[in-house]
Amino acid sequence: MSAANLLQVPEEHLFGSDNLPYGLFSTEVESRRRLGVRFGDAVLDLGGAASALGSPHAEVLNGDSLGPLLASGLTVWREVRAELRGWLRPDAGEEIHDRLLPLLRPLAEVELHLPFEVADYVDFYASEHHATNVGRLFRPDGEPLTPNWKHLPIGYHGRAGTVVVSGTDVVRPNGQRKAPTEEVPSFGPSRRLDIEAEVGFVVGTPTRLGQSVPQSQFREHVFGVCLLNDWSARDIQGWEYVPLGPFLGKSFATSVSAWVTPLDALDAARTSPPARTHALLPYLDDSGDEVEQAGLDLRITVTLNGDVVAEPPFAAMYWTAAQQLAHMTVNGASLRTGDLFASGTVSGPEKHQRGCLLELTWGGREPLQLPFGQRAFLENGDEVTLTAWAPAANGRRLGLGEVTGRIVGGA
Ligand SMILES: O=C(O)/C=C/C(=O)CC(=O)CC(=O)O
Ligand SMILES: [Ca+2]
Ligand SMILES: [Mg+2]
Repeated sequence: MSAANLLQVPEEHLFGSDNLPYGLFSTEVESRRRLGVRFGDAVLDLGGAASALGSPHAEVLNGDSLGPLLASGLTVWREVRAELRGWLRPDAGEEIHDRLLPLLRPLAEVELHLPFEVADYVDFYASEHHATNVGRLFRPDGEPLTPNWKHLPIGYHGRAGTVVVSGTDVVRPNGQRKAPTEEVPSFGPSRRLDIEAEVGFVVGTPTRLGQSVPQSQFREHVFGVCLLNDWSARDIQGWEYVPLGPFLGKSFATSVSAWVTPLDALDAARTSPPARTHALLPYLDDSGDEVEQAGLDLRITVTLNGDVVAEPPFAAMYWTAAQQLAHMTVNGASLRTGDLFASGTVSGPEKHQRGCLLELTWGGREPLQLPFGQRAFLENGDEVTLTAWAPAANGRRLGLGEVTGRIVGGA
């Protein structure tokens, strides 16, 4: 494809000018990592474009991480996005487009990297359907939902250092496994390796210790979203998680998409979360105007070795990201630029809307019959990809960057 064509992106393209997610790229000939914006099937060198076109934000955009842009706050996020949209408009003018053309790289020619340094990583448990199914599977003798579930967004602190970018191989973890029917644990590679289809939220603006972030200030602090796969070893998890929650069963790898979609691209996807069945404490109450439509209509597709195995609807999530951020900071815990918090497994009410194999195969008892064979949990060589789209202006759609990973055998 000629360079000139890279700027001609049809309006219906999933990565058109309504979208413009940010990433970090290098090429074979230019190994320095640079910020890029995905436009159609190409990446625009953002720092290069900002310098060439005299952007006041060139300094923030010329580094080797998304960090400085994340830290610069909502006003700058919006100014940069507005500049970009102006430059990429078909009628922006020949002079601007002539300067952009040499700064576009076809996607096929770039290597994508983790776009920001992950500060802290928190994972929630916000799908009522997922929590109910997992409760039934893990605690068949109890109530599926714990008594606190409808009163606070349950979460745990994960391991920031093992968050990896899409495309990174995932090594099957070793650990202690003990099925309920076994007397004692054994050690070895996980036999129940699973996925969790989730959406991650990337924090930009930090806070001080002692400060909390009300739901109404969500947009000031959260820059954007990525797709996230919270790989989970169910046998390790099932044995270790009482009483402190997930530990080694989930800390070996968490994959995120290489593209971070700014929240401003998702305005047309905003939607109301499900009706609340329990009164909420004021800091979590989302019945007021200020925080309405804090849900997001993102339609996720999960493929295993190229075959669709699930279509989880993010709009069905009970707790919103604004409630999660309010809860995470209500005790005064501070935020850092680069904090990542994930929604929890996205599952809808229907069977094919379940966001993990544990639920899809009902604890492994009902394996999926797929064209390449049957699967209860993941085998070495299996590749899982999450994609998603969201409604955009004028009935169009925009895409979230995919997150993919392949399982390889451990040591
Ligand atoms: O013990 C349980 O009920 C299950 C806990 C999890 O699987 C934690 C988790 O990652 C939650 C999620 O992704 O929704
Ligand atoms: Ca999870
Ligand atoms: Mg994980």
